[in-house]
Amino acid sequence: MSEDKPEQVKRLLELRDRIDGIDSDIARLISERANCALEVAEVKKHSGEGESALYYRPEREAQVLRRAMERNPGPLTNEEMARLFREIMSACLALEEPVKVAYLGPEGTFTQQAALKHFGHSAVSKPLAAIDEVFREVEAGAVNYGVVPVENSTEGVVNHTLDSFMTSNLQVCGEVELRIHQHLMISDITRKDSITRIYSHAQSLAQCRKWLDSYYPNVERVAVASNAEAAKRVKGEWNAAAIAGDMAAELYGLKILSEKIEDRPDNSTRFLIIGSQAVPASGDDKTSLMVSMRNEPGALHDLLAPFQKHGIDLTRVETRPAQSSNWTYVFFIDFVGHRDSENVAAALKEVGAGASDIKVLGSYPRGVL
Ligand SMILES: C=C(O[C@@H]1C=C(C(=O)O)C=C[C@H]1O)C(=O)O
Repeated sequence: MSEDKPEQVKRLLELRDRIDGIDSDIARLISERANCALEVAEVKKHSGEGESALYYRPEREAQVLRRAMERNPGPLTNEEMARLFREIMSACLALEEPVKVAYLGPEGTFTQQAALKHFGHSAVSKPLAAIDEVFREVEAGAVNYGVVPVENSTEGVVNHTLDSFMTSNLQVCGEVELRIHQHLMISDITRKDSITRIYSHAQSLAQCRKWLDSYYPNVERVAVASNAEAAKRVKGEWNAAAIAGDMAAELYGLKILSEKIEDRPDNSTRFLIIGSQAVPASGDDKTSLMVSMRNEPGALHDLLAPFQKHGIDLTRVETRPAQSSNWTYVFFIDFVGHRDSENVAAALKEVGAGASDIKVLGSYPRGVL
């Protein structure tokens, strides 16, 4: 029951009138923006590319989001402001043509959350069962892009993703980072004092290792294919719980027993957007590179020296065994800068001269959201 005094009632009505007026301005402006996007589509269609025209432009989207943050007058946070613009752009792009995205499923995984964060909710998304299936689906042209996890701040690199690049010609078109919160969840039929088994993906179990050691030291930890799969299993077992994220809890109607149980509060995962398009510079970009070096003294030094010489910031260096022969290695290197910029091009040329094989996996906008 409202107990507002007459002057409060009056003030409330005034404010709500103002909000109604602002909303109709926003609606008109969003429609105007959507019409502009439709015209952009026409221009793209007649640009010579015809039906294969690329409507989605990662570098342009990154610039729009960065600008939304830079000019944000508050009181909304920059992230909230960018998120709103993310959805407006997603809806505008869907008028041109909805972007089709495959992700490492099933529904309810963190990868799905990353896909929605990156492309917005108007994208058409398709869950696939394994990382190499996501690569294949994009290669076959059945979808425009794929989303796969590549590294976690607690558990390190996702080997399947790096290894897939060894046999694929796909490009990295973008990156997205997601804060990962893990929750312990149960179903209606779970007897919470009789839990003998906890299901989750191996990465998630590892991210909650200390918490599990303290609170469920004698409970069996069962690694399954995904967190969503873990959530699904708990629905039919009275003595089991699952560790998964919000989306899985919601999707499978589970109850969260303990929230945010990850050992490190800054636990986050980085995902890559893979596609077949080379992305132009956005003004703040990263490049991913795959290099094989001859197995000889000083190889690693020769590989890294050009980056230092040209003042390029490395953000990650990973080593994986080459698939071609035993005891030879492939390096995965991420650095700040776009392949088209002078210092990056010069460094790549020098690295290439000393390498037995070099492949630029892509230059792409640094993750904004
Ligand atoms: C409108 C365009 O196309 C798409 C939609 C965008 C938007 O709504 O701002 C931005 C980039 C593209 O993904 C464009 O290229 O400018």
